[in-house]
Formats: sequence, C-alpha cells, structure tokens
Amino acid sequence: MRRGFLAGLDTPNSRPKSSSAKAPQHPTKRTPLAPIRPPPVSVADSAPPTTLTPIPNGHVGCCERAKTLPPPQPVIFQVPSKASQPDGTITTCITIPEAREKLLSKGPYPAIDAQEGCRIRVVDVPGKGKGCVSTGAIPRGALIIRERPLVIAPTVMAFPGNFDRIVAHAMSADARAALLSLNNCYEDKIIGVLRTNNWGIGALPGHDAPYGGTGAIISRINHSCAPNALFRWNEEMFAAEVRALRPIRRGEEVTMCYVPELEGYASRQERLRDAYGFTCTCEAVDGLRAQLEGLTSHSDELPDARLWGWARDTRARDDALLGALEQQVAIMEQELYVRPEGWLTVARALVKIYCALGNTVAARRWAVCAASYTRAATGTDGGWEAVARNPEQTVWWGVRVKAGLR
Ligand SMILES: C[S@@+](CC[C@H](N)C(=O)[O-])C[C@H]1O[C@@H](n2cnc3c(N)ncnc32)[C@H](O)[C@@H]1O
Repeated sequence: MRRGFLAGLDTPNSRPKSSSAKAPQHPTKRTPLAPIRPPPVSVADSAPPTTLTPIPNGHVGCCERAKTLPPPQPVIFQVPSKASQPDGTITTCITIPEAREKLLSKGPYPAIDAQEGCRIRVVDVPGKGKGCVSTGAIPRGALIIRERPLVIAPTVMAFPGNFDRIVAHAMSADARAALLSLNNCYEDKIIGVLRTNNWGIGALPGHDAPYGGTGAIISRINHSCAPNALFRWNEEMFAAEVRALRPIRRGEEVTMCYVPELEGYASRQERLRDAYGFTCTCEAVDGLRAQLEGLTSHSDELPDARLWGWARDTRARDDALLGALEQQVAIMEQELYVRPEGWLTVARALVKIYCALGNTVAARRWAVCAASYTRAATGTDGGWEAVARNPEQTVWWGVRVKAGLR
C-alpha cells in the first residue's frame, strides 16, 4: 500500500480507519493514466536518508511512525514566543535543534491580522464532515486565509512511542483542544490528526526535510480534483496562506487538491483512499488531462529565444506558435485545470506573442491572467499587472510589426 510520500512503513495505526472500505464504483469508466511525476521515493526502499526531498505544495499523507529510522531527537518549542504575541496563535514546532535556532533567530514574526486574511467560515458539508465556504466573492489570486499553524512537524520521522503525550503536554490547553477537534482518519491521536490535516510547507531553515503544517481553519478545507484554491507557506510571516485559483462565489465551498491533479483518476482515488480514507466523487475526471502532460509547453515554457526567432522570422506565420498554446488553453479549461504552473507557461508566452503582434486586448487579457496566477502562487503579481496596464511598454511590443512582417 503506497500512501503519501512513504510506503512500507506501515504500523497498525498507519492506515486510515476507513481505508479498507470498498470504494464505490465511479459511474464513468476511466482509463488509468501515467502519473506526471515519478512516483515518490520510498524511504523503506533505501538506506535511512540524510536529506529528504522537500514535498511539493499540497496535502500529503504524512507524519508517519517509522520503525526503520534512527531514534529521533525532536525538539519541541513555540513560535512566535508567547512573550512577543500574547494573543496570537502560537505554533508548536517539532523539529531538530538546528532548525529551532534558525527559526527563533529569524523571528519575531509579524502578527497575523485575522480580519485581513479570513474570507471563509467553517460549516458542515454533507458527506465530507466539516468544510469551508467563502463569506463573499473572491477574485483569482486573492488571499482567502492567512493562518499561523497550530503545529508544524516533519512528515517523515521516527516518532517516539510517547509522541502524542509529549506534544499534547507542550501545547496550551486551547491549542490542544483545537488540534484534537480536527478530523482524524487514523487510530493514533496526535499523529493521526497531523496525518489527516497537514499541508506540505517544504523544508525548514536548518533542516532540509519535508514538513507539514496543521491549522485550525485551513485544515478544514476539503479536497477537490478541480480545486478553487491553493496552499502556500509564507516563510517570512511564518504563516500558511490559501489563495483563490479562480473567482469564487459567496457561499461556494473552498477546496484544494490533496494529490497531484494531473495524475490519473484511479491513482488519485487510490491516494485519497489510502491517505485520507475517502473516495472522491467530484466531477473532475481525466478526459484530456494526460494530454496536458504531453504538451511540451506545459512543463517547458516557450523559451524567449524561440519567441524572438518567430517574431523576426519573415517566413513564419503570425499564428505559428498560437495553435499549441490555444490547444492547451482549451484542454485546461475543459478539464477545470487550475494549477498556476500550467496556466503561467501559457499565459506568459501568450502575452509576449500578442505584444509582438501589437494586439492590446489579447495582451492585456493574458497579462491579467499571468498576474492573478502569479499572485495565487507567490502572493505578488510578479510585475504582470504593470504589463496589463501598459503592454505597449514591453520590449515585445510590435516586434513583428516593426520587423516589417505584417
Ligand atoms: C483535512 S480534513 C478536511 C476537513 C474535514 N472534512 C473535517 O471535517 O474536519 C480531510 C478529511 O476530510 C474529508 N474529506 C476531505 N475532502 C473530501 C471530499 N472531497 N469528499 C469526502 N470527504 C472529504 C475526509 O474525511 C478527509 O480525511
């Protein structure tokens, strides 16, 4: 059974409680498709690692009890310190001494303004337990919530047998109650809650290993294979952020994808069942998703050299580069695909092409798209809003026209 980022480290409590339940048959017949990324490396397949590959953004079935790794030396401490922020959420960090020093020396971290960063509320969602719905309309790229986690912990670690008790003891009564109120699809108490609710935050300063963060509200966000929101760890603020991947209506459920979206339907379902104990019934399927992987421009943006070559090539047609990009756009729209990396490879190239062609309307449209996806992924627009305002100011503007090609 392969689960999250680890396989072969099963313990009696490391399977979701309901994972043995037979999955309901999906109404449509689906063809399993090859994953876009190589399968995760199993720790059990190799010697105990000295460094671990940081997990990509997104949910992971994590915080495994490992039997084969050396005894852990976790340190548990609070960030930011109670003294610096008496009223804010204090994060209980489980890490190694080197990371502790780095994290504490980078602080004090700015306070989180709960009003600025919370456009969702937790409600009961039929068939999913609790979930989050938006309290108002949210444009693409906008901040939905910024939250300091209750706990951050490595997702791969040999946790000691008394881990639950040690962590619970280290936390304040309120934080412990908030953590333990979260959904838990495992038998283990705290490790189970972390595994059910962690979002990948990547490596910590001082420890090149994958970590996950669990938050009181962010961890209530349910999964969709066609999500409308994206998780991001803001290291400077020591906070988790969720941003909109497309415009979200007031009252709409906010969802994020717990698994790689381009992976085949069967594989996504398997991961969700194995790590989170549920079968996804959402609409997003695989019709054309595999083709996104095949389109070179999905992972490799058209290089500027090629764009310049086309822009100055008297024999090339104006639409020579547009066909593949438009095909990709059509597939992404049809498949409800919203990952910024896919859209940005297309949008950035289209801005340049339409600038070269001197097409203000189209250049602006794609610059707005690039700005909002960049904001969703990074928290800033990356300069694309200025391009959207004045595409004529870019170096690409009218290149084909100036070259006497039109
Ligand atoms: C991180 S929690 C999300 C919040 C959770 N629904 C709650 O009540 O706190 C993950 C768990 O939510 C449930 N869940 C998330 N997405 C779901 C979905 N699309 N369909 C059914 N259950 C889902 C599963 O039980 C999963 O283990």
